Amino acid sequence: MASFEVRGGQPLRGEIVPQGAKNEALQILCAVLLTPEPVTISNVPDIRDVNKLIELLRDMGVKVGKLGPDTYRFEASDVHLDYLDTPEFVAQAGALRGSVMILGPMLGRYGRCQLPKPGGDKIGRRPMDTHFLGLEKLGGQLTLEGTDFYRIKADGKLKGTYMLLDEASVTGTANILMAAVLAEGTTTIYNAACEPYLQQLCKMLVRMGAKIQGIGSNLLVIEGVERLGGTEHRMLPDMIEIGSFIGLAAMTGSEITIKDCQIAELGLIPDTFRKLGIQLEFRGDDIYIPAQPHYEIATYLDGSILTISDHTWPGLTPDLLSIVLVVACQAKGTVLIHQKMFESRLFFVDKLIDMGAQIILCDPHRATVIGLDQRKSLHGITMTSPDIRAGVALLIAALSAEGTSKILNVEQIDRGYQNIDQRLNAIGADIRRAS
Ligand SMILES: CC(=O)N[C@H]1[C@@H](OP(=O)(O)OP(=O)(O)OC[C@H]2O[C@@H](n3ccc(=O)[nH]c3=O)[C@H](O)[C@@H]2O)O[C@H](CO)[C@@H](O)[C@@H]1O
Ligand SMILES: C=C(OP(=O)(O)O)C(=O)O
Repeated sequence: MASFEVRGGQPLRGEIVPQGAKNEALQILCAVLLTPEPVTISNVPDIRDVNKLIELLRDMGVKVGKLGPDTYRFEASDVHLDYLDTPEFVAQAGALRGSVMILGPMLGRYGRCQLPKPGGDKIGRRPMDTHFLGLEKLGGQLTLEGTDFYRIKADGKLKGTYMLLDEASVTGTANILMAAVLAEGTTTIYNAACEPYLQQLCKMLVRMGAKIQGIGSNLLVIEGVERLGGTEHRMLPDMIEIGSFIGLAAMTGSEITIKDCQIAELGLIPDTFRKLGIQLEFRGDDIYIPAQPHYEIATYLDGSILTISDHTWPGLTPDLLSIVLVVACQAKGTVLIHQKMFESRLFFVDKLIDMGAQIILCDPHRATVIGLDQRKSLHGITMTSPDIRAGVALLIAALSAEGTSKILNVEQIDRGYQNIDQRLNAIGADIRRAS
């Protein structure tokens, strides 16, 4: 188990470039299975989950060429369907959440796929029902083996239809969309998720020859085509990493410029941090955060306590709430953090409380944070990273704290943040990795 030893209390200073988006990468990589022609993808983040998915595709027979540090060429002209029956496949696919998105493309192109329950963060129930309800509507027949192995197949081509999703599931929408682009006739997906990850996937599919209307909305209309061709695609910067750096700058009193953020794609993220009193300046496409000794949480107009909660896009992504929560620990004022989607994502606040933060965990979904206004520093402790975003929230807390902290299980952080220790050390952090 790798760990970080973090000496905190030092402000950071400088410029940082966000990596390509993790959750977009996982969708885009699965989409290469839809065509026998070459697909070139750039700004691919060098992170554990993405590297594992690339390895899985390679083992499935996809030809993978690395053209540059963040650019790959994929060619799925000879996919080995038999590989899906091997224990190696089961182990690989079960090790990350993103593997779930091979279902749609494989069903659409080859008429069958199978998958163990996917991995990913243990942050509460993560049902797959929406994926299969949608794929079944297109003609897929699902067989369950126990509760954690799924087989889906179709007799002949999938058939387009109307569907109203029970939840706007991000990976579920991606799966159904990737199956529908090769189905016969028109598929309408209402209550579709529309995160930038999905918008990017739609744009890529259109470049490959798919016919999709309603991109960016919750109503997608897809007219199936016979085949898709190759394309080139560049990943957006990771909006969760950008949010994490904004939070890091505020909590450590650092002056940081986050480069090339594609600000127009960030939705409510900048304004959410502004509600915590954090000053942000847009300089072209960079976000400049000045060193701020204090920041004050806004109240509602009537003076009542602010709530920050997650929502499906264009609401605030749940993946940033742990960061918002940790940053509030050193703000002036009080905020209620309400994590609506996942029920096990807030338990990490126990560690922040051990470090000296003032937090009341009201129930598994809600925590009230009473900010310390930098009157008292957090102090370093030894802690374990429970999930990717809580892990980074703890890293931010450790960088702001007096003394030394040790964070165990940083493989969780490595799932989604590229060389985070080296990149933060380059702007003045003191993080030592031990493996
Ligand atoms: C690899 C990947 O892309 N992972 C992301 C993806 O996971 P993933 O696609 O697995 O998450 P889903 O969108 O399916 O659902 C997330 C959770 O929210 C619940 N839910 C979802 C929609 C809804 O309208 N109401 C509702 O309650 C679901 O039951 C589930 O518990 O989207 C999540 C929600 O943005 C993010 O946290 C994950 O980082
Ligand atoms: C929950 C997350 O990832 P995953 O879906 O891969 O577990 C995340 O990126 O915050």
